[in-house]
Amino acid sequence: MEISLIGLHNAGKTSLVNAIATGGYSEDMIPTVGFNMRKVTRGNVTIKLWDLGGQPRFRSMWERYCRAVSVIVYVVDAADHENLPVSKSELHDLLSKPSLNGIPVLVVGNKIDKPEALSQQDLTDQLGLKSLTNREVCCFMVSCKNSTNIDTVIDWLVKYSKSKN
Ligand SMILES: Nc1nc2c(ncn2[C@@H]2O[C@H](COP(=O)(O)OP(=O)(O)OP(=O)(O)O)[C@@H](O)[C@H]2O)c(=O)[nH]1
Ligand SMILES: [Mg+2]
Repeated sequence: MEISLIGLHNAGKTSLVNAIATGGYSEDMIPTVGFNMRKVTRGNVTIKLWDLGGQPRFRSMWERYCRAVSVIVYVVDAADHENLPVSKSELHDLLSKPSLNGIPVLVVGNKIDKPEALSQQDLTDQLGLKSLTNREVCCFMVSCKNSTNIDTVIDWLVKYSKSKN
């Protein structure tokens, strides 16, 4: 199975890949230039993760890297209230592309270790997730820093991958 990780810069996409792949975490991360690919194996399931750059100049390539994937993972910094409207519009823009019709979306609200992080309900409301119809949309709240709920994300991906075989 292949998945793509999308979301604004600084959301924690590369941190999530590291958390999934090795459980490691670092404060000083280098912004992703273009994309990176990493493979993770759990039991008999191998997941290919496309980790995309989130800076504005890389966003035009998101669609291309989402077309052939089984799941789009959209990562949001749940503590960055200021950038939520941009995150919302980038998400809705991306999902409006006909080439991505029907591809399930797993929204991951990251950085819940921060006291100002939104609740799952507030994030769901602020991203307008209820208005995304004709596809499966799931939302999890995690902290890559503390490894909170990373297992839940992995379990969901593995289960989803198995259900497709
Ligand atoms: N407090 C906190 N900080 C986090 C968490 N996850 C990531 N960060 C920090 O957020 C910053 C950005 O993380 P990255 O994983 O590089 O973000 P990215 O989405 O890959 O960014 P681009 O590659 O530029 O798109 C880093 O300083 C991380 O240490 C978290 O769960 N909690
Ligand atoms: Mg990155």
